[in-house]
Amino acid sequence: LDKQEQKEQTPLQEALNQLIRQLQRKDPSAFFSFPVNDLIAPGYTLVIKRPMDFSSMKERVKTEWYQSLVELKTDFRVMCENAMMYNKPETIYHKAAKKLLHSGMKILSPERLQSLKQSIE
Ligand SMILES: COc1ccc(C(=O)NC2CCC2)cc1-c1cc(C(C)=O)n2cccnc12
Repeated sequence: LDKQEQKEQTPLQEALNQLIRQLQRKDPSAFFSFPVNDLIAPGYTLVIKRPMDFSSMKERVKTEWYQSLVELKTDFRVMCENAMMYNKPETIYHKAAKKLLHSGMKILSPERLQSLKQSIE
């Protein structure tokens, strides 16, 4: 789309994309960049009822699915918890998810979201 047709980002969309960028920096192996599929993780779609990944979060920002900052936090937590459920504790994916959840909860802390919210209003 040329500049004219590109839709302007709302302040909420900008804030959400900024948060996703900060969160993705904590996933250097890009294990969470795209949906997990049954080829790389056998039986995944049978076990995990609510798949989530960063590309799906970005799609939700673009389509204005998210109506608030805290909804991103819910999806982020689901994404990490999925990985900690499907993958056994000794795997690189379980460990990466645990670490990502911990650092992500700081980025998405109530104080951080509150101050971001005020800057949007
Ligand atoms: C988008 O998902 C992925 C993308 C790339 C990789 C990957 O680079 N794996 C290589 C590191 C050892 C093989 C792994 C994954 C991956 C994420 C996950 C998650 C998040 O559960 N996963 C689980 C079992 C097997 N592979 C994965």
